[in-house]
Amino acid sequence: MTAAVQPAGTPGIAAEDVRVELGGREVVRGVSLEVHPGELVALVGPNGCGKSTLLSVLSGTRGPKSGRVTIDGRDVATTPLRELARHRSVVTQQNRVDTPFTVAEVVAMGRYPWLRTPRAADSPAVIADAVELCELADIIDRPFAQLSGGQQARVSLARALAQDTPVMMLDEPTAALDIHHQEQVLEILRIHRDAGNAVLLVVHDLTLAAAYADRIAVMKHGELLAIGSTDEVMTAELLSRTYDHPVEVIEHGGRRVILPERSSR
Ligand SMILES: Nc1ncnc2c1ncn2[C@@H]1O[C@H](COP(=O)(O)OP(=O)(O)OP(=O)(O)O)[C@@H](O)[C@H]1O
Repeated sequence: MTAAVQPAGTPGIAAEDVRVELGGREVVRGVSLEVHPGELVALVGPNGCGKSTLLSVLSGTRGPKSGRVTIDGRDVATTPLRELARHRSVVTQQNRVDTPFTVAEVVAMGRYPWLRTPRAADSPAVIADAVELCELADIIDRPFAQLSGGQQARVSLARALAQDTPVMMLDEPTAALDIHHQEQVLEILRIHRDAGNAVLLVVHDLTLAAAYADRIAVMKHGELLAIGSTDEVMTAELLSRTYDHPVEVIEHGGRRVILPERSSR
């Protein structure tokens, strides 16, 4: 087995024993994890296991019942929101709701945390890079609300890239995307990772996670069951136990492909 490399230094994201209670029920139960600069971590697990809730706490959107979260060394509980927004960007499913703005305006919103700072001067170049990476030139003047779900997802990613933060968190950024755009988004995240940023994404497609993530965190019933490299975590035994469904893991062209077992009818 190959152990995932653990870079030294201040983690991009660090969670210590995070617990979250919703509706009188503990839905995140003592999760500790770190995502380091230059690392892409995929968070996987069954529906309702607490992935989005955990992400909302890591991003500072929601406070935990107990535990501590730091972003780039800053405690999210005490860091003002605008400063936090200079250290982490977030792509949630809610980024895709109706807004009266055009694509260009939505992408430019990523620059708000940098207004009236020296880095405001970088905005045109940073926005241009994000638009090019996400292939938005053809739709740049269209109203955001009139785009398809897949197009909106790419615009939301471009907005987060324009924010130009060392930490990025994404909740199912590939959910509405076709195969080409799924690969495109993961390729963009890989480039972002290679530039030294910490990336955490929630994803349901286990084969996609295995192909792109440096490490994979597996949640079930609010707990972190495992965190490690693809070799360590993407095993038939662990995944079958996690999803309460028999899963087959096969090697294909040097990659790991995860398939649910099906009855042959
Ligand atoms: N506002 C809320 N009040 C009470 N319970 C909630 C609330 N929001 C979420 N939950 C519950 O918390 C648990 C975790 O939900 P969460 O959305 O974090 O799961 P998830 O792993 O992201 O699921 P999915 O893969 O379906 O998106 C679920 O049981 C859900 O029903």
